[in-house]
Amino acid sequence: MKPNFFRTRIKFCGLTRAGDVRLASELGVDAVGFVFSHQSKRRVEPEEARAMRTALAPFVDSVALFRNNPQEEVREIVRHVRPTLLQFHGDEDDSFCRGFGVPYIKAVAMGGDDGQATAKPLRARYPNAAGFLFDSHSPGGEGGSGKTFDWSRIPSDPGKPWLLAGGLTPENVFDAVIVTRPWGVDVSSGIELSPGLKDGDRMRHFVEEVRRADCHHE
Ligand SMILES: O=C(O)c1ccccc1N[C@@H]1O[C@H](COP(=O)(O)O)[C@@H](O)[C@H]1O
Repeated sequence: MKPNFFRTRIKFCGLTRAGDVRLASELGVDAVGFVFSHQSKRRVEPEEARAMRTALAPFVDSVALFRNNPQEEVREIVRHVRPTLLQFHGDEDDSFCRGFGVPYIKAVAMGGDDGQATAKPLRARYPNAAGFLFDSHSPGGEGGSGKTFDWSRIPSDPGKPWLLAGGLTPENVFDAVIVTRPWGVDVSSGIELSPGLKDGDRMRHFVEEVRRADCHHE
């Protein structure tokens, strides 16, 4: 059998405790996310995110997540927290997203009946994005809902690395990876005890299931 060297990237999002950041690093996740959306139950203050960042092991990315935050606030958080990647979930356009001197990924709303779900020229709209993240919220809605969406709506060739998000859990992530073969997966609710508080056993189980899918050959 041909060996498969591909490794699905894993991002844990909405962390609020340094202990969860440490465990995520030990489990070998690729990135952790800190949420700065004002409506989120997982929002952290820049000072808290900066402290958690120091708990990260080398080679683990820190991602700052925004949803229609004012430009000056994003700038200030970038200066203070020094994330390696930005993630935008709102109506931000390419010129806004690229204006902070840090690579960014753009979340694409896959919920609702809006046309954003079909393979519109995402590349043309976000030429400077490092990648896309397909999430279950409807356009204008808040993310981190724990809901899945119809994976068959993912554009067949987004042209950049892309992450699958929305309602992923240790119980469904094996199938999700096998069916969609994403560059990476992003999870928040599915590994939680309550918003912002992660469950160590579920974190570990999630990583195991992604690795099991990576080793699975049809
Ligand atoms: O986590 C949040 O509170 C959040 C708030 C605003 C925008 C996005 C948010 N989280 C992102 O939503 C997806 C899916 O989360 P879930 O696993 O369904 O809970 C993920 O990309 C989070 O980063």
